[in-house]
Amino acid sequence: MNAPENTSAVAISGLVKRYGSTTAVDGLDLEMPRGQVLALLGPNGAGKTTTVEICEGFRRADAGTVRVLGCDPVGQHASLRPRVGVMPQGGGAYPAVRAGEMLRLVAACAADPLDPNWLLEVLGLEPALGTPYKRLSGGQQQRLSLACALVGRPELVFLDEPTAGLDTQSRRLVWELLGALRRDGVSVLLTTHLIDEAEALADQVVIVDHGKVVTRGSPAELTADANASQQLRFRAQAGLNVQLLTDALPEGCVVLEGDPGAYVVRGRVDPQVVSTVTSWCAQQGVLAEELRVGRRDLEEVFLELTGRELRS
Ligand SMILES: Nc1ncnc2c1ncn2[C@@H]1O[C@H](COP(=O)(O)OP(=O)(O)OP(=O)(O)O)[C@@H](O)[C@H]1O
Repeated sequence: MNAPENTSAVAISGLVKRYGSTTAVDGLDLEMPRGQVLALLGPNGAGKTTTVEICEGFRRADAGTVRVLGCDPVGQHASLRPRVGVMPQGGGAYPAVRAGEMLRLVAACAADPLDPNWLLEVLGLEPALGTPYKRLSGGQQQRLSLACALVGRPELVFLDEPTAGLDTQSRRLVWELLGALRRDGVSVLLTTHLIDEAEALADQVVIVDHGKVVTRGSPAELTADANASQQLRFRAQAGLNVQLLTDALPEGCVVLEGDPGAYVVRGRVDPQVVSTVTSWCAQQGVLAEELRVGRRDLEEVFLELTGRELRS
């Protein structure tokens, strides 16, 4: 029996999953309204895939409740299957099946499928129609897997790192397709450790680390900062004395060196701050390059909250 239409696309409460002594998901709560794109953003090992696999009904939770379109993903798996599209990490298919055949096969199982030819065209897979799965490039396999997840016209799609390993052009194709899905009201839960992907696609970003939600909000909400809505970034020789530079700046400004030679000034950045930074660097005989004043990005939000880099 289907749950009422007004239920959330995904509702997770107190989710816990352990693998032996490893707690992969540690009391995670999440609410995803229908028609939204939600990105689970976190570094490797944060618990994203485990969370998604539990939502897909492929794994059982140790504790907590999960509802997908109002249904229990394990107990009501059969009724959810036609309503939910799944793109697992790494994909997979019978090695000899041809790309076009595979998509048509999956489409034939759906009551009201999308046109497979349209999907193949949109995802740039037409040249690979007759190619056996095992001979497709990694990027083609990835896009075919996405096409298979979408061809049944699902209400909700789970995409585990949908653009991992794709080149820039293919990534753009996937982003455009996901944008079209959103406009059509399809709910999308995706995992990623790519900041720009979360920023470009998601209505709501949930940052996870060590199996817990660290923070959540729209990309704009997460990157807004009541005290300092702007930051100054610049590059210069590595190892500058950031404490000395901080001392030269107005109170409330602090200078950090992230990657060697990549500096960020946090605080209220005004023209005086920019001028002080460049002249202080000049006094050290150092050229400050690539100066950029802008909002902080999600990577910095993550770094602030966890002390860790997102990319690993
Ligand atoms: N089948 C398994 N058996 C044992 N440990 C596992 C298993 N699957 C995941 N883990 C561990 O659980 C933790 C969370 O893994 P998970 O794959 O859910 O994270 P993730 O955020 O999806 O990472 P990635 O971005 O690398 O896919 C990690 O420490 C991982 O090593």
